[in-house]
Amino acid sequence: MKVVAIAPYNGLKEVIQSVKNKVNHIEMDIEIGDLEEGVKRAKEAEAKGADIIISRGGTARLIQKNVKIPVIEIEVSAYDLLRVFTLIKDSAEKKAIVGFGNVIESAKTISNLIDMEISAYTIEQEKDVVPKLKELQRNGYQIIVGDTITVHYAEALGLNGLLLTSGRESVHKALEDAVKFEKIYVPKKNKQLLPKALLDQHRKAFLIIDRDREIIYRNKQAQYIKDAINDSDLKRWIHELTTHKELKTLLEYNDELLGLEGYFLSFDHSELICLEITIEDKQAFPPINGLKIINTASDNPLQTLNWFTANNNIMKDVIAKAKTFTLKDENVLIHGEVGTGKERLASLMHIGSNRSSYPLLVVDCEVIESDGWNQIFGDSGIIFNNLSGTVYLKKIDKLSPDNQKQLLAFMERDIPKPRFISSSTETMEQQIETEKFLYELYLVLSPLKIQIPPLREREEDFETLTKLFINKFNYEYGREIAGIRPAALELLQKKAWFQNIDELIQFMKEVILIAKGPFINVEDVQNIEEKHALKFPVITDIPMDKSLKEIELAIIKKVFKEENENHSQTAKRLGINRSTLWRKLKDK
Ligand SMILES: Nc1ncnc2c1ncn2[C@@H]1O[C@H](COP(=O)(O)OP(=O)(O)OP(=O)(O)O)[C@@H](O)[C@H]1O
Repeated sequence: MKVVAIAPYNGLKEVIQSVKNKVNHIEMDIEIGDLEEGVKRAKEAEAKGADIIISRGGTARLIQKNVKIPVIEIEVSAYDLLRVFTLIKDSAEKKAIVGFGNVIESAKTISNLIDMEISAYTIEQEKDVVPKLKELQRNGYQIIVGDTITVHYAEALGLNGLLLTSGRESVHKALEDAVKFEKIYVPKKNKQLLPKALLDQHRKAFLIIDRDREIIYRNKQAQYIKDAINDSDLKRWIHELTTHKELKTLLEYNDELLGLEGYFLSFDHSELICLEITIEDKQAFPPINGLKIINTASDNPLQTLNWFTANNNIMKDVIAKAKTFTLKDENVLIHGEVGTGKERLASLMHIGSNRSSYPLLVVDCEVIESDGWNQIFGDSGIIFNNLSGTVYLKKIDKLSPDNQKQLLAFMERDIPKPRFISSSTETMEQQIETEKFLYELYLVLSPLKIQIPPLREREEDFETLTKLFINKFNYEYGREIAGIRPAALELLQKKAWFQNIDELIQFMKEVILIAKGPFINVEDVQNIEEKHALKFPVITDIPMDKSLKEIELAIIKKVFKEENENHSQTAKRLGINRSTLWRKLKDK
């Protein structure tokens, strides 16, 4: 235990020093400081970890108001009174003692016993000292006995102040009180500090929030991530908890994903919210190739209305269908060529659903590797933090057989699940027929189906889409294109667009960057078409009616010839290594 004594006057320091060694088990520092100075010393001592302060009179009372640790007062003993009374007993001047509480009672008893005339006055508060002294002065009193404050004012008024000093007995008693106190107080204090130490050293971050979104407690770990939590997130989470009594979601921080769980706590007749954030697991959630987490939650209600418009009838039906599916909870399979807008549709369906306050996990089944897959769907994978959200399985037709089995096993578990929206570019029925895709998995993933038409079949939508992209690139590149000439639009409508909207976006970007006038005209479009034709030359002398192996060989031979039969250059251009090239040429 660390005891610090604050002596309001030097003499007391000396007494404490000499008594200290007589009291066993006490370790103590002694400082000098009267009133405000004493408070300053006490606060410093508290900050350095003192357990108990010992002081005296007005200084002790002032310290107790300013520190949270206990203050033991060196009381005025009968001996102290006797000593000072003995000193003034024979003086002819009118004497009074002014003090707090039972000092005055003891003073009366002792003055009676020694037959000394002294008036005794109790005061309740310090502000009463000066009026009382003035009154005594008016009544002819000249000697005033009291503590530091009283004596200080008495002297200021021109009276004789006599300080009630504390002798060895009083100091001894105070030190013994401190030792007794230690036995009760320190273990209790440590017990109280234990939960705090535990929470501060916990690897999880804890935040306690009241209903007004005021954070009333955060442990040490939570300090590190305080920037990751904003008021609108808090608002959303509290709303979630209030409606569903449960909250499990993901929090993005410094490109890491942290699992977040929320629950209610009852405390002192009110309900508080505890947010528990699993920081130590961030190693378990390193960036995963093929996984994208989109936090779609937003306070902006317009976001949910951002459905795109279409003039093409098939596309109109697609959008109408998607809108109805949005409100359902069954899984959806979207089929369409590359770049037709499947992901965009999936994210709109998520945003419009009542799962929108949770993230949309986008898993690219073509890119994801088995490690990454396990981190998402494994035993304590990321998926378990997003059971209330949506998972978009991009290119589900490209999912490896092993991962298909694992996904099916997950789907068959009797647990709450996120909503799955999947997309495919291949016809799934064909994939099942050729045993490339599990039929059972297909069934669970596709109770609802959407088929997006390719762009070339959406002639009516070109005008809107091109205008949309003109606007986008004007904004991005500071151009001032006002529109597209009908003949140029017609040219666009005739192209095959194998990469669909993705390709149109790229094309429009290039046209907008080269267009000279305010309107995109035919020459602008042709310019870009020619540029593309040069980049991707059409190989004319390829035997398209032959087998794939023969077509491949024809291409290899053509490139080989163009590269003057240089093996290295040919292999580099074809993106294969030299031994493969050599083998393929040898096999001919
Ligand atoms: N109606 C639309 N209006 C504007 N942009 C669109 C529209 N539909 C799709 N896009 C844009 O076209 C691009 C391709 O869309 P998206 O990525 O959704 O296609 P996808 O079919 O999922 O592609 P993939 O086959 O590669 O998975 C994106 O940049 C998307 O924002």
